[in-house]
Amino acid sequence: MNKPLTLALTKGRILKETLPLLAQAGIEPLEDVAQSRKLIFATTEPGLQLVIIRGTDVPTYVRHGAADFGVVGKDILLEHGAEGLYEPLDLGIARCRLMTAGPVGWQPNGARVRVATKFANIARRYFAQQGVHADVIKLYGAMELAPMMDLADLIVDIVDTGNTLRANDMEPLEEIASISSRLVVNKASMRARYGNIQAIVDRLADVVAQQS
Ligand SMILES: Nc1ncnc2c1ncn2[C@@H]1O[C@H](COP(=O)(O)OP(=O)(O)OP(=O)(O)O)[C@@H](O)[C@H]1O
Ligand SMILES: O=P(O)(O)OC[C@H]1O[C@H](OP(=O)(O)OP(=O)(O)O)[C@H](O)[C@@H]1O
Repeated sequence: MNKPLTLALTKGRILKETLPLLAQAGIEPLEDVAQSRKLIFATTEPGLQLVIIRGTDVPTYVRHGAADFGVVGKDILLEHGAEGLYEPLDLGIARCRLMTAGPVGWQPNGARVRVATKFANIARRYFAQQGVHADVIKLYGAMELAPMMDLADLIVDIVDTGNTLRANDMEPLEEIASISSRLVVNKASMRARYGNIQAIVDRLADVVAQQS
């Protein structure tokens, strides 16, 4: 029997929006993923299994072929690179914007700017393109705290409603990228199992098209 096709899903907020899309495409896990500590789930689709992992790990699993395809935020692809991956479908879920933000009324003061972010590569590229000397400080969460504690002048972070920024006396400044979740496919898997993978991509594309 063929090795099962493996679809790697980003846990958390993306998973909550991915499961209904998959269900509409006729693909459902055989048990309640929210109630389980398991990491691998068989599905109603013969020969297709899901693995549920952190977003930052999805491109790694798919790039190495440990998963054939995956669902991940565009922010993660921009930050960690998308080499070895096809990106055939924008799923249109977990929409948000990647932005610079600063304390309300912030003005540049001098040639350099200190930027706190978990998107260090994106931030370095962005400020370099703008011709701004940025000292990028890598954080792993709660970026809004950094200007308040004078660790940084600005942040680069995800903005959706803007509530997190407002709650911390900050405002969005410039948009770096528009973000949504993408289907990514291992290039070798796409060649070796084209029929199986493309059939699922097509079903998901139909569901996405119905939603827009
Ligand atoms: N406020 C938001 N609104 C919409 N989409 C978002 C928002 N925040 C993050 N996202 C998207 O969802 C993805 C996962 O975000 P989530 O907050 O669930 O995980 P995280 O806490 O950033 O990641 P981890 O748990 O791996 O550290 C992000 O990569 C981004 O694409
Ligand atoms: O503009 P808003 O609607 O407030 O959304 C933006 C917030 O959402 C994300 O955090 P999340 O809620 O995922 O928490 P996290 O810090 O655990 O990533 C992001 O890091 C922002 O802090």
